[in-house]
Amino acid sequence: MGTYLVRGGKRIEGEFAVRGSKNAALPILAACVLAADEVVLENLPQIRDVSQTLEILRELGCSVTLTGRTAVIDSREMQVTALCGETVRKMRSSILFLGAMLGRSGAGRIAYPGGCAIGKRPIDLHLAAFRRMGVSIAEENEILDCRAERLQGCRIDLPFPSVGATENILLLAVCAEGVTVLHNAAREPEIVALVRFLRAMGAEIYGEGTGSLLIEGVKRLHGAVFTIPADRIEGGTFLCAAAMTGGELCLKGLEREQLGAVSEALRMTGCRLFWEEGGLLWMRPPRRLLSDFSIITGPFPAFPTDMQPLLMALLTLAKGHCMISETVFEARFSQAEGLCRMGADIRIAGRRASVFGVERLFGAEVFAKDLRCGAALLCAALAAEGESLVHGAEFVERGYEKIETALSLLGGEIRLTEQG
Ligand SMILES: CC(=O)N[C@H]1[C@@H](OP(=O)(O)OP(=O)(O)OC[C@H]2O[C@@H](n3ccc(=O)[nH]c3=O)[C@H](O)[C@@H]2O)O[C@H](CO)[C@@H](O)[C@@H]1O
Ligand SMILES: C=C(OP(=O)(O)O)C(=O)O
Repeated sequence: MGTYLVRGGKRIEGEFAVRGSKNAALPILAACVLAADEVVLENLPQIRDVSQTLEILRELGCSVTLTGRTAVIDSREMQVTALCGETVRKMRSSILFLGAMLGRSGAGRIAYPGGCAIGKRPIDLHLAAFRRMGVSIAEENEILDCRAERLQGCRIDLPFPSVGATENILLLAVCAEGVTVLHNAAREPEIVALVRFLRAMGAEIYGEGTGSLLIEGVKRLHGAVFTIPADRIEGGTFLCAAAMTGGELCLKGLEREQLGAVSEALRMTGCRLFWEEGGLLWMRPPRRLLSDFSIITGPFPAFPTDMQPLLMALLTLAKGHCMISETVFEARFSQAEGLCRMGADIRIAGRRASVFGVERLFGAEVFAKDLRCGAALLCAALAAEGESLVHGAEFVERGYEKIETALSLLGGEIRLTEQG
């Protein structure tokens, strides 16, 4: 088990070029299965979830050549339409290969997806939409066996704007006969990225970034060259680390709209944010962070659930009280235990957490239980007095590229060890 050794008290400051987005890269990699020629993806983040997704593509028989951050993916020789091994069970986004396999060949067998333990995370919305589009689904021993004689475009109303269901529907609808109209679609920037990629491959899609998507099925999708956009959650994580340690940070690569609710929350804590031409964001924290507001997570453009653990870490040091309501996942406060071990005052009642700011945190031995929990504990450890051990680096590595190196370059004292 990998463990981060952190000596707190150093400012995180300087310039940071945000890497490619995990949640944009993963659906785009699944979509490569639909291309009739080679796809070139640039700016892929070097993270565990991307390596595992490339592994899935290889399992399917695609040719994958990775050089640094650029992957060349050729699915012309792909024959397999079954994914029942361990790799798919490790990641939530593996379920997107079901839509991709069905879109490509009208058949797909897949094990239930895994991913961070932050709630039940069913896939009922994905499957209900597939059925409406003509897919028959059988299930045995936790394996889904799906088939479609004919994929038919239709009207779909999602009861909740699920990111994954919207992506899966897109992957199927671009290959279906006729028009699909999706209401209450997710509006996240990662959906916009997927739509832009599919369009670069020849798909006909309208309305990305709004709650209604119109998709006209096409006969063939060709290859494309595409650059993965910057990761708004990685950017937000580094802003929190800097704000908590009193450092000024300049982020490169994000767009203002991607960070909307996160910038607002940081402003409420007293941080000053300035955008410059060319996607530069400057952040200057106050002497003492402030609280006394409430945050409710929700689908974009509301405050992103993936940033909630990070904001909670930041608020432990803010003067005042903040109520955080987590409306997206049922069990996403796992970071609170470790933060409290460091001296934070957090009280949880169901899906609400009250954070009462303290003057300082103290180094402690803590455990990352999931990806963002791990990142939140690292931020707290960087701001704490003394030394911390943060166990569970493998969770953090799912979604952050060499975070210890990036934070060290910005002034943090942090290294990764193998001690358990
Ligand atoms: C790889 C990826 O992009 N992951 C992101 C994606 O996850 P993911 O696509 O899993 O998130 P969803 O938007 O689908 O899930 C949101 C909520 O809807 C529920 N739900 C979802 C589908 C379904 O069929 N039935 C159902 O009940 C989930 O249990 C959850 O409570 O969006 C989440 C919400 O922004 C982010 O936290 C994840 O980082
Ligand atoms: C929950 C997350 O990821 P996943 O959906 O891949 O588990 C996340 O990125 O915070």
